[in-house]
Amino acid sequence: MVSPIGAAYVDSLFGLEPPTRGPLGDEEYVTLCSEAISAGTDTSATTVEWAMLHLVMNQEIQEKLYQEIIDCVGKDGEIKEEDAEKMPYLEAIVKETFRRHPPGHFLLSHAATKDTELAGYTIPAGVYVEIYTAWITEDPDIWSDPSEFRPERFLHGDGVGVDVTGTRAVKMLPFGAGRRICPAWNLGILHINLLIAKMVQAFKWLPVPDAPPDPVETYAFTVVMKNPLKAVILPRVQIP
Ligand code: HEM
Repeated sequence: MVSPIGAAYVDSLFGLEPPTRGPLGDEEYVTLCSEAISAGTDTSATTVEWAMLHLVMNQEIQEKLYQEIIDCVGKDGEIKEEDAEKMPYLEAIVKETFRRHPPGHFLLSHAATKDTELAGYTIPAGVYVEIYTAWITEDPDIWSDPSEFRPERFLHGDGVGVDVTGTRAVKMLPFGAGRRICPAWNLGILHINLLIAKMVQAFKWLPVPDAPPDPVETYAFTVVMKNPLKAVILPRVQIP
């Protein structure tokens, strides 16, 4: 899809004139655009791949999601943004994916601008603070059976009421929290929801015979599958 003239992200930068200085320069346009691309593509793609791994390995979860999709839009209906918002099981699957596989195990480096007290620690001005997000979601004092992939926990379990932005309580931090939270967290979730819903509406995803998906992780820009996901995909129209 092509944006109408004037509606692209880069167009919104052309009109910017921060109060203390003039318009942005060419290098800043390039940096801001490449930052949005690099921060937004790997993170979302990794999340979709991990979610699909669990849907391939757990056919029951996939069928439950498929039922939710066809109850909402039918077998051939187009899934739009407002439909994805009416699918609580899809939301639970995506949240459980962020909990079990936060795309970045660390947030970006943060530094205190002045001497600060944080959770009983003194952070001197200028010192970097690194936040290991996976530690929070692996903690058995916060999550029951943390290594288990169980979307239902967000419908009636220890995930009820937990949000991904850490505003109510910090039980997961896939996008960070507070002032420097990912500025596109809701766009990222929307893309992931729509992609997964469309992929499951159109195809049934099955393990490759004798070669089930391998959930081993490795560190790249995000935490990815060491052996990329392979699956057999059957068009749903061919399934009686
Ligand atoms: C699954 C999707 C995504 C995840 C998990 C994610 C995660 C994150 C995290 C953890 C941070 C650092 C927050 C911190 O250090 O406190 C961040 C920052 C950022 N993200 Fe995302 N992100 C996602 C999608 C996107 C998308 C779609 C875009 C742009 C279109 C984007 C643009 C950015 C930018 C520009 C920053 C830096 C913000 C700053 O410097 O204050 N992200 N993201």
